[in-house]
Amino acid sequence: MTKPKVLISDKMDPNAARIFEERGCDVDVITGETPEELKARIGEYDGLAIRSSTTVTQEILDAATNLKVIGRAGIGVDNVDIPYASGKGVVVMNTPFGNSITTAEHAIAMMMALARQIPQADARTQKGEWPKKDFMGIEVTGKTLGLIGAGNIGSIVASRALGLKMKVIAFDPFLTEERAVEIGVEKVDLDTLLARADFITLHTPLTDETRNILSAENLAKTKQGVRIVNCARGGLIDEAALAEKLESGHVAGAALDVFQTEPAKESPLFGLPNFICTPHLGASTTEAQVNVALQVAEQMADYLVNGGVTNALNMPSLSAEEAPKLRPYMGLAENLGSLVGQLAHGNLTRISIEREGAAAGLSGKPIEGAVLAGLMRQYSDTVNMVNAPYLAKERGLDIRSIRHEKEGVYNTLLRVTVGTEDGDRSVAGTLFGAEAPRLVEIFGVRIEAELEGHMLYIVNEDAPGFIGRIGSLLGDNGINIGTFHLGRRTSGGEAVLLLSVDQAIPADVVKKACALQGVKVVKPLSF
Ligand SMILES: NC(=O)C1=CN([C@@H]2O[C@H](COP(=O)(O)OP(=O)(O)OC[C@H]3O[C@@H](n4cnc5c(N)ncnc54)[C@H](O)[C@@H]3O)[C@@H](O)[C@H]2O)C=CC1
Ligand SMILES: O=C(O)CCC(=O)C(=O)O
Repeated sequence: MTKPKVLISDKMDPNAARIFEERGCDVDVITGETPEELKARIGEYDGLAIRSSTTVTQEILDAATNLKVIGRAGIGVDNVDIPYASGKGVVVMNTPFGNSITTAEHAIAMMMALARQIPQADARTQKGEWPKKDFMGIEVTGKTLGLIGAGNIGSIVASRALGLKMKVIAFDPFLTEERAVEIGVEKVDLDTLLARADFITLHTPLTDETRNILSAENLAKTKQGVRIVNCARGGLIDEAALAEKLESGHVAGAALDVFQTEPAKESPLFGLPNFICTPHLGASTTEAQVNVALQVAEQMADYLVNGGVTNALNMPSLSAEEAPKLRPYMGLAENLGSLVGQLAHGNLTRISIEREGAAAGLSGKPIEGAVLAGLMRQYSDTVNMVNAPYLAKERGLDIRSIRHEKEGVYNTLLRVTVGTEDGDRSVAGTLFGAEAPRLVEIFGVRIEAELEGHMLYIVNEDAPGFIGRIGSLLGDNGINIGTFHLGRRTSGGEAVLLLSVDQAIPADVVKKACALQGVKVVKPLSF
């Protein structure tokens, strides 16, 4: 058998290459190439091991004709087009915990450096100025730290900050009261955090919900004299707005490890006296780099040599026998989880996953994993079908799997119900034939739709003329409708419209749809 061939395309601890070789792979380490060079080379490899410098685009994936697995030695996978990789059958893995302590420590180091202006004082002292009068710092003891995102890294930051005798508050829609108590933080909403925090640190993935979470509007809601640290992802803060707030003195200091565009060669923040930064060094310690290098090489070699799957973001762990029967249900389950995750807002406290008819005869765990992965992918890019149930339980979500062997209207059905602050919300789907998944119910309304690509969910008053109005709005904005699905609670009552469209719907079009007569809810969805 020919040996699988792996390319390590980013700077990685040498242990990775050693492990690949020991586990029966050929390995090349070629770093710093341009996208064109990588595109020309990638066709010969079965595995690609990366950190954050390589961006795996559709173009690279199209050229990667032999590629079977991409391994990210780290957490964030926003540099990999995962949906496209999934379409190409390429497994994407990450190492969800190997660098979390290190990154949390970097955030704490940045916070302390801000409090005492250490980089600025160091630079001037080394110039021979001895500027003792210019640097009056603040204590962190007794100050309030506001965490935006309290997952792995956020909760480690919390524990370190509590050790520094800070009061810690956190905004995270997936943080339960119980988990908040467990990690010693007070759960608050975003506006409360902005108003109360003396320091804000960010620890979320970059998603549609978190992009620009510190926008100009939200920065204006922060406390006078706040200090801000971002060691998560660049797009979380509006950098121009932050620069204005630093110049006006409203924000007393900011420390960034990550930038909207990396490598950051210029920025409105550069040169401001109360700004400090590092070049995406959050994960750069010997310990973390050994951890992630060993882990990624072990996981990738295991997959390439033995077919074992660990920490995959786009593939469930399945036995060879069950796999063909379960596969169509997995896609349906993940989409139903994703649908409730995208539509049911607020704090989710419980979820039930019901299998009815033929589905009751299948193993519940992979289906549960797929539903939870779909649900939690809205909140975390480290989630996969293996770790989703664990993460959900850790965050206090009450999970129930229920089997009903008796068939209902459909000979096979999956139903997902979440408990929210506004009551239970339920969606259900079936398989047409053996393979074709369909949504058949959404929040009590019967509807029949394929969940695929970009979609638009609308709840409106059931009255004549609405379909024409929404059709014209999308048409006028150059948005092509693929499929159109209607359902309603009662004639003249509430109607649901689910459209598939050929592109993501821009925010201004969503706003105009909200303003149409009779509209109650508009939500763009993606699957
Ligand atoms: N600077 C660096 O070198 C590194 C940066 N990172 C970044 O740190 C991020 C966090 O990592 P982990 O804590 O391990 O991930 P995690 O998945 O354990 O935690 C992320 C948390 O963000 C929360 N969240 C999601 N959407 C939110 C929203 N709209 N508002 C508030 N909270 C929200 C989630 O519920 C979750 O608790 C990663 O996604 C990665 O982008 C990670 C490692 C190194
Ligand atoms: O590999 C690195 O240096 C960056 C790590 C990172 O950003 C991540 O793990 O999300």
